Amino acid sequence: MRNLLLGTLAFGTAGYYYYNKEQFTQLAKPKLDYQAVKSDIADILEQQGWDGYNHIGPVLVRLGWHASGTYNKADKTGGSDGATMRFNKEQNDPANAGLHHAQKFLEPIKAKHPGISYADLWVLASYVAIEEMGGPKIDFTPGRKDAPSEASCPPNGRLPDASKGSSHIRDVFYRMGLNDREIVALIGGGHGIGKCHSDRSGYEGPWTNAPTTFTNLYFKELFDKTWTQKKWNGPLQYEDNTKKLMMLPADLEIRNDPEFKRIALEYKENKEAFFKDFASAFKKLTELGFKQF
Ligand code: HEM
Repeated sequence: MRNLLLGTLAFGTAGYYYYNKEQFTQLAKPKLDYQAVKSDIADILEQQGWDGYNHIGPVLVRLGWHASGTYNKADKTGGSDGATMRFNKEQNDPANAGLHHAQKFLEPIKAKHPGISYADLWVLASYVAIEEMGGPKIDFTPGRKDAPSEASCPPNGRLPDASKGSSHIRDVFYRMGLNDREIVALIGGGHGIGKCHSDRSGYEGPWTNAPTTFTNLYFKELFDKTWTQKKWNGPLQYEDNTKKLMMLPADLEIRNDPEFKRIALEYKENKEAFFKDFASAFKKLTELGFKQF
């Protein structure tokens, strides 16, 4: 009788658990407080000694972009889901030189909030960096998962080559499923902040005099300055008359290609349109390959 009673009790408890699994799981795994993660990211953006301007916002934006820009619409490989740049194969793609620094800066955030995937963390960090540097607020949709092994890495060589022209730029971005307007908004926003490093890409210098402020200054510099070939031992790049600012050959394509130019001139005159288009293009870019969609 006693055994029967115990058995009924155990069965009943298991049944109760089974039928209320959802609630139990929710109790066991509290919802991530994304607001807290965001504010912790904002707190680490200033890093003494980093890049001469003590701010890691630009390199975090580059991490979010390079994690996403490997997407291939045709076979749905690559993209931000998976955070495959954690693995040597993708980390060693020359295009990703220096991005291990960005990953490392985010480790304390991952340690404090272990429930967030690296894939979500990298994208969220790029959004926080953009917003904190004065750029548009981008709504974050979580749900990316981390790939278990290097086997999920996309092939290297999918990111754009700065020495090439507009047809290469279109090939790369069209492969992701992005259009001319999105290309111009993304490059203008991305290169309005940060700088090139000769020990990473081979190129050197910032595009604007405000590398930690998100603005449409890139377009103003591109059209209002005269860009001449820099005389040095490095790869072909261009400099302004102060010799302090730079443009990559790929940047000058935004001025030289008629369709890119038309869009870029619009963004030069209309900061609001640029911010709005950048925000939606960056959200789209960072959700490429996101299996939820
Ligand atoms: C044709 C397309 C593009 C090419 C060829 C290109 C190329 C480059 C190169 C060569 C660098 C220098 C890296 C270094 O030496 O540290 C760089 C930096 C950067 N790029 Fe791009 N890029 C492109 C598009 C984009 C896009 C779409 C974004 C983001 C929306 C972006 C964001 C950045 C940022 C933020 C940096 C500065 C990183 C730092 O300061 O550490 N780029 N890019």
